[in-house]
Amino acid sequence: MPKLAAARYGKDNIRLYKVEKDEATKTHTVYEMTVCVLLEGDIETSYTQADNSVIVATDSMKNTTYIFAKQNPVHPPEQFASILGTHFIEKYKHIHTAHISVIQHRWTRMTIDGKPHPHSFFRDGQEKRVVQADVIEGKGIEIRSGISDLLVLKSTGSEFHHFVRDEFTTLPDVYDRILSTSVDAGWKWFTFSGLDAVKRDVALFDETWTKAREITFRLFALEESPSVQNTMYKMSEEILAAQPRIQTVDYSLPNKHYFEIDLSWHQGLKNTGKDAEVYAPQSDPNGLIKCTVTR
Ligand SMILES: O=c1[nH]c(=O)c2[nH]c(=O)[nH]c2[nH]1
Repeated sequence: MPKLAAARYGKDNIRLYKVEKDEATKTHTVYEMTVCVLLEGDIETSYTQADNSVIVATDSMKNTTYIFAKQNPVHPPEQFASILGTHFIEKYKHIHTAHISVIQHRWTRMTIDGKPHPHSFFRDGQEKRVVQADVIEGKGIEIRSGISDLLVLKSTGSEFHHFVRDEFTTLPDVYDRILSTSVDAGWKWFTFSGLDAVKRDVALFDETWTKAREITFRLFALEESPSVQNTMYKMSEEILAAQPRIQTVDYSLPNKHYFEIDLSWHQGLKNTGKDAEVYAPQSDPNGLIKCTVTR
């Protein structure tokens, strides 16, 4: 006899933009985000018996997201996700968990003639600020904040040697290589008891995002990296030390390879080892190194 083992449903890719207008200074601040709402609860009969009476339409979830964005601050995204998720479990008695994901896209203020422009912005990269908030009835709010798609490269200061060498190995030991990755990093907060607890700590979210980003940049740049594994572990350690309210830090880093090109076949041109200048960036395959570091 088949049985529904797990179920959640909702609206994905809810795109929204909000402008905050400071009338005194005539300065606008803009936010663009992509929201996903997924609900869980006593919804089994909608799957097993075509009982739509337990379904809050995904269209209504989209409407609710727009209305809540109008009536509440959308920044920081941790708070907005918590406000929205709490609404769903409080409004609908048969809904017990709301999973809210927010992806915040970058709009960075332009500088014109040396001055920040009041209403013009540009997209300075594909990096996103991400939040997953799970609002769970009787438990609280679990939040993972993070950074994704932050593309970085260093042209030296990275090594990789003394790894397993056997009959499957062709990679030579390398003492100076290019290191490039697209940073996907996250930090999980100790569970918040509810929306009031999230609101009390609201200042921590921007502060910790800034610190985590700064630590990622600083260690990436300054470390003589012996491996992606060790560098990401050190980043995680520093983020844990910087913010006591975090229980775990995770990184997922693709190793985007840049291959040397031997051009010696052309008039003895030297382009390998210490003479390497022109490389071939590889789109695939790539290494993929992940870790979660806890206290
Ligand atoms: O930093 C690295 N870690 C690895 O596990 C690995 N494997 C590999 O081929 N190159 C690298 N680089």
